[in-house]
Order: sequence, then structure tokens, then C-alpha cells
Amino acid sequence: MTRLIIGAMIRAIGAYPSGWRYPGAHRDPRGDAAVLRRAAEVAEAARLDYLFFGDWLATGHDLEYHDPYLVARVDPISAITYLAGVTSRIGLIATANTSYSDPYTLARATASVDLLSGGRAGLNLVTGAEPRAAANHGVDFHTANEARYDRAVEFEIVLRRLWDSFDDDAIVADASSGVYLDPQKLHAADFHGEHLSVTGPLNVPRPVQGHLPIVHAGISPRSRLFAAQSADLALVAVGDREQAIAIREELRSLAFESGRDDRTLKVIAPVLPIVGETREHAQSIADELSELVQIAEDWPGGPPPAFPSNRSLAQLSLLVGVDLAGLSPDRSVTPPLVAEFSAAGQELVEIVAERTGRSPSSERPPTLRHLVVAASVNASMIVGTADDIAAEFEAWGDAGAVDGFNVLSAVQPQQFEAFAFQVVPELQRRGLLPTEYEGATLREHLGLARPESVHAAGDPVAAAGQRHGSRGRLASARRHP
Ligand SMILES: Cc1cc2nc3c(=O)[nH]c(=O)nc-3n(C[C@H](O)[C@H](O)[C@H](O)COP(=O)(O)O)c2cc1C
Repeated sequence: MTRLIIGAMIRAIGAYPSGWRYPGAHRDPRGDAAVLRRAAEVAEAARLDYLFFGDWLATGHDLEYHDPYLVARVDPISAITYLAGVTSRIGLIATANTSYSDPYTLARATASVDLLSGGRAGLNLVTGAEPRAAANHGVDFHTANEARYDRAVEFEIVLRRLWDSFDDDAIVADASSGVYLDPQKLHAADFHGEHLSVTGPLNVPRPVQGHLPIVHAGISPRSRLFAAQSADLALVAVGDREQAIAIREELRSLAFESGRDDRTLKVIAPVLPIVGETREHAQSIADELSELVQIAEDWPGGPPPAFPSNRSLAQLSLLVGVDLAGLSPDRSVTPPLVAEFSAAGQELVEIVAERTGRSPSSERPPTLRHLVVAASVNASMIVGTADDIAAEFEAWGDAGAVDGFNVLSAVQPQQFEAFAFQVVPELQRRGLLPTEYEGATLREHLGLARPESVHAAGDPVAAAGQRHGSRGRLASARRHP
């Protein structure tokens, strides 16, 4: 039994493509404020470690089909600033894109939220996967992966130097002597790199947490190196537990090789639980969500240009190795048809059975539509009761696959509240999540020490080495089991 970090990755209109269509679901982003406030209050009462907000620097019709939440919503920094005012303990993590942000502006905004929230702000740094963001920021093209990470490396160093502009005791504010500031304790960032040049100092006091906990979400090998060298939490997309174990092992080795205490890097995976009072109830929810996902055949005149090409019977035919042309999407998938399927097709049938309870030989066999959806909608789903989901969380933690989860909710508010009210008590009963907050700041929730100022050692090498704060220098690096 290992204490897990449990955060909620909030998408106000739901994290499943058809979640906004589900009966009673929130679906109009103009009304997000009330939904976000309610989610924050429920999450804090459940003692979750943090709320997490992703970001995307462009919009378009295509996003409607992949992740409708990204079409239009409030920006993450505004969201956590607002929620800082209506909560008192839960952490609040916003995403910022290092490829298109200005470090001085971002350092100010994030240090400010940390001070306003009593040390509960966190920052997810991404390099961006959206090429349209370039044109939205006056840039001719979306730079290649390596160049984006070269900039991200400099960005993180600058953030930490800016956050450390004021020593903790730099502002004296002694009314009797008239001394307000000790100028010896105000430091310039003085960073001039290949991609960024920032003199500083920042004009915001040092954050309550010293440095906000930094998350990095990514997929590529360069992303993993950046997470290992520069982040406190690595947010990784994983297919299964074995893959998660391997990725976490790789990340911790990279952290060790970069000279830090590898235990200070926490590995978090996104997960989308579908929670029901019974397994059948959970499967019926997953089934209804699946049936609400549109597939190409739903448009008699053909789908809109932005529609995902893989959501079609034609694509399914390729996957299962059987020509399904001319069949209705609502045609039942029965044993004789499955017998003709490829191994990949048979595996897909099993996934659908697990998620929706529909198996070929049952009274409610799956339809071809169910298979198209299962093949084209990416989501790390767990469908079941609170006990089923808590058991899966525990198994991943005990296997060393993750340090915690970013929990997505298919439908807001229903599924988020089902997780908070049904699954969290199960996690707490198993000792995976405390029943009370153990600390006041996000770092304390995450078990991360408050780092020294990068200026404390007084020399740039130390600054670079100590940019991981409590991780100390190369010499103290140890590999932990
Ligand atoms: C779990 C997860 C969450 C992510 N969230 C975001 C996000 O909110 N905004 C974003 O621009 N990119 C997000 N990304 C994408 C990464 O930031 C990254 O830009 C993308 O994967 C391309 O870079 P890479 O090939 O190095 O990963 C996420 C990636 C993962 C794995």
C-alpha cells in the first residue's frame, strides 16, 4: 500500500468526446465558473492533492471531435487564480506552453498565484503539440521537437532564477528605521542563453513554496529527459501497467544520471474512471457514452471535413481484417463475425466487453459502432465500481508503475462527483490517500521539500546544480530502489 498522489485533471465539459452530450452534463463553457467552483469545493472536501488544468493555444472545428473541452474555455492561469479565492488547501496546477510564453510574465503570474493562495500553485510546462499555435503567436512555423525543448530547458532555469529574485528576508519593511529592502538580497536572473535573455529581477516576492512544483507532460524521449532534469512531476501517457513501470524506471534513471535524488521525481499517469454503483451500472454509462460518439456513417452526406478519419467502418475493416462495407454500424457483432476477425479485432471485442459489458455471445452483443469507438477514442479507461477502481489504483501503486494519477472525468459534474464521493473513500480506506491534508502547501501535499534559492550558493554552477533545489549537487545523487 503506497500513498498515491491523486489530482483531478479538470475539463469542465467532460473529458470523454461525447461526455457533453450525456444527460444532465455541463456543456456550455460560458457557464464554467460555477462548475469549476463546485468541482474545487468537492475536490477539496475529498482531500485531493490538486486540480490540474491543461492548455491548448489554438482552437478549431476538429477539436470538437477529439476533445471538445479544448474548443473554448477559460485559460488555466485565470482558472487557478479564481479557484485560489474559493479554496484553502487543495493544490492548483495550470499549464503553460514554453514555446509561446514569456518567462518574465509567466514567473510573475505564477508567483502571484502562489502568494495569493498560500503556496498552492503548480505549473505544468509543455512545449506544445499544436502547430496552429505558431500563427497565433506571430511565428512562421512550429519549431521542431529538439528546438522546443532547448528553449524549454532555458525557460525552466529562468523561471527558478526569477522566482528567487528576492531572498525570503529581502524585504525588511522596518517602519522605525525606514529600511524597506535589503538590496544585497535582491538578485538579477542575469540569464542570456540561446533562446532566452532575461535580466530580472522579478518584481514579485519569492513564492511561498520557493519554487512552484513543476510538472512536465510529454511523450518523446526528449520530453522524458526534460522531465527528469527539470520537473518535479512527470505526466506521462501510458497504455498499461507494464509500460508504466518501464517509463517510470526510465525517468528515475534519467533523474539519477542528471545528478538528482530520483525520489524527488514523481511520475503521474492520466486515467479516466467510469464509476457506477455496480459494474453493470458503470458499463451502462460507458455504453451510453460510446453510443453518443458520432462516427462517419452518422452523416448521410459524409462527415464534416474536420472529422477524424479513423472513426469509420472503413477504418475498422482495416483493423479487423474483414470488409465491413455496406453493413450498418448498428449490426451486432456475433461469434461467427468475430471468428473472421484478426487478432487485433478480437482484442478490440474484448476491450468493448470489459468496458460496456457487451460481448458477442451475450443477450446484448456489441455493434460495429461500439468497435469503431473503442478503436478511435483514446482514453485510459477503468470501468467499474468504486472498489474496482480503487483496487486498480492500488495495484498500479504497489507495482511501482506510478506515484499517482491525474483523474479525468468523462462527464461533469456527475462522474467527477461519483469519483469524489465513491472512489475517494475507498482509496482512503486502503490508505492510498489521507483523510486529512497533512500540509498547507502543494509541495507538502506532494512530499517535496521547499528548495533553497538558486542564488544561495552564490555561483552559477551551484545555481544550475541547485536549480532542483533540495536535490542538491551531483555528489549527493543516490539511486533509490
Ligand atoms: C498526459 C499528457 C498531457 C498533455 N497535456 C498537454 C496540454 O495540456 N497542452 C499541450 O500543449 N500539450 C500537452 N501535452 C503534449 C505535450 O506537451 C507535448 O507537447 C507533445 O506531446 C509533443 O511533444 P513531445 O513529442 O515531446 O511529447 C500532453 C501530453 C501528455 C502525455
